[in-house]
Amino acid sequence: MRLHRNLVYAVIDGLQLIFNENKYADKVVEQLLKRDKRWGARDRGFIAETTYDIVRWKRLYAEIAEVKEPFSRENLWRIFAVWAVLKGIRLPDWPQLEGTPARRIKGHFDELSKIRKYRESIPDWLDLLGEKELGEAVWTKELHALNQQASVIIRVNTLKTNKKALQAALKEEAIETLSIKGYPEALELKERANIFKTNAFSDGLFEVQDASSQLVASFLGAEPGMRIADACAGAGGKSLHLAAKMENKGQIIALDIYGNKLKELKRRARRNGAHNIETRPIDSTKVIKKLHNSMDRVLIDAPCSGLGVLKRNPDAKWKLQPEFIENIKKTQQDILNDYSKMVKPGGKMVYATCSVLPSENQDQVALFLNSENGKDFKLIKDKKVLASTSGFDGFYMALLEKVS
Ligand SMILES: C[S@@+](CC[C@H](N)C(=O)[O-])C[C@H]1O[C@@H](n2cnc3c(N)ncnc32)[C@H](O)[C@@H]1O
Repeated sequence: MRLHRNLVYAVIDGLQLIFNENKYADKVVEQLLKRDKRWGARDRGFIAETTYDIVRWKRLYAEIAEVKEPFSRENLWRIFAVWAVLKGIRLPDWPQLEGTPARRIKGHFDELSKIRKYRESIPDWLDLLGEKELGEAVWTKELHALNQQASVIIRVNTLKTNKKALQAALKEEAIETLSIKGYPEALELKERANIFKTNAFSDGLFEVQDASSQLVASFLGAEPGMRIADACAGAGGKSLHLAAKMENKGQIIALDIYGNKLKELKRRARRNGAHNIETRPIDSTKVIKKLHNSMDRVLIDAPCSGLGVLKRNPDAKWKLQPEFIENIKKTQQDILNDYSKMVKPGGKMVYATCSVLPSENQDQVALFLNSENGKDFKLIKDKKVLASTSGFDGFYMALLEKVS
């Protein structure tokens, strides 16, 4: 691979914003890619993948480069040089890369690779937390899996098409896909591509949705004609799947505390041809009260640490704080307590997170079942999806039934 100056400058600028100014990697990359209209798919791929790679391996690379935060521009170049040397890329004779000690870098890498927190590039506190919650053997495997780049998975929108027809439509647009065993509506892209630019996407034939998250709608047992509340709907990834499972029959009430996310959900619903979703921002306790005891199904896709989706969001390793996880656990318990009241007697509820920590998952369910409101519920089953065993995102879901 030959390095191109403009592209590398873009990466360095991006890292400056992400590491030193605490900006979100996805937003930064989106902006960087708008910088030069002449950049083709390869150039854009280089910028996005290199930036994400360096974000993912920040601790390891910084240690090898012997630099500390906040990084100066010179530090960022040293980190970049580590990335390039470890990738086996021949360094051009640019002044910023002069005197890069390639052998020393490789030696350092071999030494640090013996220590998990460096090898897997993770803050001490998070490494300790993962080990405490999952045990050493499982955490070591899981962390390794969470550091692999995620493949692009889409969900066929069965309101508009079927898997075969979608595969053919995407092939027409030079995008090849593979079915995934055990995930009936999922397709995996053979190669990364900007699928948002395809006609198939504009026509609402699919949504990008990880395979693990595609398990939720069936787990909830969504069926045509039901009344379902999606209590933490966000921009609606799962509401849209529920609408497809329900064949647009019945009602979905999509709730969230952020109205702007629900606006995006509405846009997506129009594109998907999903007509049975009503959005309601939770701007007072009355919104939930009005729905007490009225829902066949309630989905709580709770806010969480996001530790199960580090593959797609490596930035979270550096942005997460221990206090955030403690606070979010309180929110999860409040949400379970308040929103479970929407389930009607005999109805069911799924509590789900994209975390792999038992303290956000099964422990929360156990705590709820022991609470005053939880006494009306029984646990039917739960599913702990690890990235290391599934190959997709880490995820948790528990199905509970309101017995009285
Ligand atoms: C895991 S995300 C939801 C993702 C979404 N269900 C999807 O499939 O695309 C969690 C959502 O919970 C919302 N949220 C946070 N606190 C909440 C609360 N107290 N009540 C309802 N929603 C909340 C967040 O705004 C966020 O959209």
